[in-house]
Amino acid sequence: MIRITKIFYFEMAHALHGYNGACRHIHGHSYELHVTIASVKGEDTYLQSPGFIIDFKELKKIINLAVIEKFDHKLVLSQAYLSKFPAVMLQENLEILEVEPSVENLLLFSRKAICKVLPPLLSLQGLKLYETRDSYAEWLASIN
Ligand SMILES: Nc1nc2c(c(=O)[nH]1)N=C([C@H](O)[C@H](O)COP(=O)(O)OP(=O)(O)OP(=O)(O)O)CN2
Repeated sequence: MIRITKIFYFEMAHALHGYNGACRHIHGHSYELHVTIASVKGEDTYLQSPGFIIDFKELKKIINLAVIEKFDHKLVLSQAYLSKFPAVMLQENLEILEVEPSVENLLLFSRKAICKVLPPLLSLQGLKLYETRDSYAEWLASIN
């Protein structure tokens, strides 16, 4: 099976409510999201013209709409955080999640959002989300 991957970048601020460390305070990261796609047909022969599983340009539009525009340059906080610090509700770039915006939860959100909008005959095979240069969460379809 052939898999293709496109990498996306976004800047986001967050805080981890209930975390006993500096990350409980609002701070920012430059995230890097790797999105890996395959065809459900599992091609192992040459692809007919134009020779793509999906055009990288089309993939970019889909992922930008489903994930990147939701998080890029946003302040992402949980409902629990906002109950404790209601004044932050006034921020105009606020994005509220039911859960803490850890890299794991952002990855799960992204998986759901992408699976909803992926064109038929394509399957999401993997996601990797870097929060820092050396910390990331990964999901692989074959492992679940
Ligand atoms: N399993 C997780 N652990 C942590 C998360 C997370 O989302 N999932 N997030 C954080 C913080 O957001 C933190 O900013 C990033 O963590 P960390 O890699 O520890 O950041 P640093 O590079 O600053 O840490 P070093 O000690 O310099 O390696 C915390 N944990």
